[in-house]
This record gives sequence, structure tokens and C-alpha cells, in this order.
Amino acid sequence: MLVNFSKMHGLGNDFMVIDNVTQNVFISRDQIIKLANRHFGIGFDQLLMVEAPYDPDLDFHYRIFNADGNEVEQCGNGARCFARFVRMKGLTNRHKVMVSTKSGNITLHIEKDGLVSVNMGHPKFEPSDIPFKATKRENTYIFRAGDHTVFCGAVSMGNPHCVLLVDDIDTAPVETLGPALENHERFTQKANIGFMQVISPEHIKLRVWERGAGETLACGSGACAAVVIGILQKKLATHVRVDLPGGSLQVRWQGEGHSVRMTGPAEHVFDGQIAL
Ligand SMILES: N[C@@H](CCC[C@H](N)C(=O)O)C(=O)O
Repeated sequence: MLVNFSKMHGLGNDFMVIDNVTQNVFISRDQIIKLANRHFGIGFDQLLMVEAPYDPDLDFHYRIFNADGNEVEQCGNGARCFARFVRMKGLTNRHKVMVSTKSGNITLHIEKDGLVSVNMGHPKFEPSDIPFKATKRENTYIFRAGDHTVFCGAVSMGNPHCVLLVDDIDTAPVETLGPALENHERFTQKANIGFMQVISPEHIKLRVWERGAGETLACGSGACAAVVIGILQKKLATHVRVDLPGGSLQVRWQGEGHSVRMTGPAEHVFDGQIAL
């Protein structure tokens, strides 16, 4: 079967995007792993599948698969690329797009300057919602991971995140502590691990070790998680610039009871066709 796809990225977090509204594509876990390979495949951090809505009040459903082939609940950079993709392919002409994912509904706005804003919904902090093994909710959890004693925040942005404060992201142990925490027994569905350096209350630097993909150039849900945890730990203001290795995002959160809003770019790289 010949499958049409687009290659896109949000700040270098890259995606294979498939229109499964006009095509009828099934891709197995093994095929995703092969396609994600940067030497033997197309190469991407996540595969995004655009589908017809399950709910008539929404515009689309969208599925997200990590490079390791596992389906996940949320992808912030992917959501912005998704919005750009459905407009580019003529699947909608709306500027406000409502879409369901595995973890709930999100709303996307395509701004006049071409940037995309995403209402990422309400962060969840109850350990069972993340999911994270703990007897009660805390703003900072302290436990052992490998050779480290870790001080971290934990939150669900639809997907599980752990956020650590570091003095310098350039020397943070992302490649060692990242996988140790991703697979830590307290994160029962694994987790995405953010290493955050606070520059000022309105500005952070962030590197993210992503569950199922390794370190990426940017993670949208990770940026939201870091800002939310930084605000709860009283280190950040309500509007923060997040500098990731691939570029910057703006994240806003007014506090508990409010949704998180993220704004940033979404780029189309090329269209292709592949035999599966
Ligand atoms: N790159 C994403 C997050 C993708 C999913 C994540 N790796 C997970 O397993 O939850 C983003 O921009 O949010």
C-alpha cells in the first residue's frame, strides 16, 4: 500500500504525519520502529495519525505514537503541527480546531502570525492521575534514582512528567538520569523527564528526556510541565519563555483551576509517499 505523509517539526521535535481521514492506513508497532529509525527509515520522534472525530462536536481525533512504537496520550509540539497540517491539507479551513487525543480534548488556535496556540487543559497533580507512586501529593518529591537523590515535581499534562531543577542544563545528567527516571518504578507508566534551569521568573532553559524517544530538541508538554511545576514551587511567574535546544515556546498558567496555554511555531518540511 502507498501511504502519503508529511514530515513536520515543532522546534526540531520531528514528526511523520499521516492523514487517516482520506486514507485508510494501519501501521504496526514494528513498522513504526523501522520508520522512526534515522538511518534505515524516515526518522522521527513521533508518528501523528489524523483521524475523523469520534465526537460530532469536535473536528478531529489524533493519535500519537512514540519512536519506540507505543501509543501515548499527549504531544504539545505535535498538536501545533497537527493544526498546521489539517489547514495545509485542506481538511479544515477553521482557525480554531477542536480535537480529541487519548487523554482528552484540546483546542488549537492558528494565529495571524502563523504561530499556533494550544489550550493544553488542566494539569493534574494527584499521584494516581500522573501516575506516580506516592502516599500523598507534594510539590517536591525526594527519592533515590540510580546514584542520585532526586528532588523533583511530578505532573500529568495528559501524559506523565517529572521535572528537576538544575544549575546548568549544559552539564545536567540528561543521558543517564533521564532514562533512570523514565523507567523508575515510581512512574508506573514511565515518564518524560525535564531538566529545568531558572534564568529569571519569566525565563527558563529546559532539556527533556522523552519517554519512548530519548532526548529531543523540544517537548511541548514538557515545557508546560516545567512551567507549572516552577510556578507551584514559587520560582516562576504566570507567563514564561521556555528556551529548548530547538528554540523557544511561550507558556502561560494562572494557577490551579486554569488551563495551560502554549504558543510556538509548527513547520512543514516535505511531503512524501512510502510503500508499506
Ligand atoms: N514531544 C512531545 C511529547 C510526546 C510524547 C511523550 N514522549 C510521551 O511519551 O508522553 C511534546 O511535544 O509534548
